[in-house]
Amino acid sequence: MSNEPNVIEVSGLSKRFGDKTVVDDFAISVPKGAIYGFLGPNGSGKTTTIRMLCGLLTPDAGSGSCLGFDILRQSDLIKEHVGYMTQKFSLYSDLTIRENLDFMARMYKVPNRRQKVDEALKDLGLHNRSSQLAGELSGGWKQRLALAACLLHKPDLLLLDEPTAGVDPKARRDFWDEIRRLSDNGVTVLVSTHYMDEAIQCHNIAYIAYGQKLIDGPATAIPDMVGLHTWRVEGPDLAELEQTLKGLDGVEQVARFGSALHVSGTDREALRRAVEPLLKNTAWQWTEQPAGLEEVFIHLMAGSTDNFAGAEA
Ligand SMILES: Nc1ncnc2c1ncn2[C@@H]1O[C@H](COP(=O)(O)OP(=O)(O)OP(=O)(O)O)[C@@H](O)[C@H]1O
Repeated sequence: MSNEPNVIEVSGLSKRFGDKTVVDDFAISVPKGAIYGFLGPNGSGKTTTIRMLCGLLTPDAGSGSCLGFDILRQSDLIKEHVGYMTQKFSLYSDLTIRENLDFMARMYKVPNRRQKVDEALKDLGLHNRSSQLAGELSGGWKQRLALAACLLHKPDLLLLDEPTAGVDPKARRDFWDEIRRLSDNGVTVLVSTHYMDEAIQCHNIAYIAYGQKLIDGPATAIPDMVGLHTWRVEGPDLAELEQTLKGLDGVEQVARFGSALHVSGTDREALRRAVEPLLKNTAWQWTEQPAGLEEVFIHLMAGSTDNFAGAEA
C-alpha cells in the first residue's frame, strides 16, 4: 500500500430496485494495493455495490471516483482499467483455456495478443492444460481461468465477486496466494467472500447487511472496534450449557464453533460474572480469548434490522 490517492472513494451510494432499497447511503475509501473484503449475508447488496463501483450500474444517489474517474460520468474509462470477475463462470465451456483467453484478449483489444495469452497461461499455471476445454475443468481451475481472463488487459483494480465459492480449500489457498501476489505488485483488489479464513487475509473489511454498511476498517482492528469479549468453552453437554448461558445477564451471544462454544458480550465484567460460577466445574475447559471476526459479524447481524422483509412480503 502507498500514499497515493485512494483507488475508490465514494459516498452516499444508493440503489433501489422497485420499492426495495438494496444499497443505502454506502461510502468506502479503498487505498491503492489494498485487499479489501466485502462481507455480509446473501442479498445484502455486495454485488450491486461492486457493479455501481465499476460503472455497470448507475446509482440512484451518491457520487465518487474509481481509479480517478467519476463513477457517474466516466464509466467507460473505469471499465477499461478494471478486471471484474462475476459470481457465475461466464467463459465459454466449449472453448479451450487458450481459446477463451485469446477471445478475451481480442475483446479487450490487448496488444501483442499471442504473447499476452502465453504470459497469462504461465502466470496462472494454466500452460500445461491450455488445450483442455473450459467446461471440463474443476471448480478451482475454472476460477483460475476466469482470473487469468480478467487480468489480460493488466487492470489496476480487480473486483472479485465471491471468486472461490464452492472451491476446495487447496484451490482456495492457491487462489489467495495469487491475490496476495497481485496486491504486492500494486493491484488493488476488492473481493466479496463468505469465508472467514479469507476475510482475515484482507487488509480491510466492510461488513454489509440489508444494504447498509455496518462497519469497516482494518481486518485486525474490527473486533476491538466492536468491543466484543469472548470466552471459549469445550467439554460435555454443550447443548445444555448453551441454553443455560443464553439466559444469563452479560451473555449477549452464544455460538457453536466446532467442538466449542464461544460466549460473547460487550461488557467484559458482566460476562466474567456470568461465566465465573461455571468455571468451577472442571469438566469444562474455559479460556478467555479475543473475539474473532466470525462472532463479531454474528453480533453485528443480530443488532441490525431486516429492512428487506417488509418489501419482500
Ligand atoms: N436487477 C435486479 N432487480 C431487482 N432486484 C435485484 C436486482 N439485482 C439485485 N437485486 C436484489 O438486490 C438485493 C441485493 O442483491 P446482491 O446480489 O447485490 O446481494 P449480495 O450481497 O451480492 O448477495 P450474495 O451474497 O447472495 O451474492 C437482493 O435482494 C437481490 O434480490
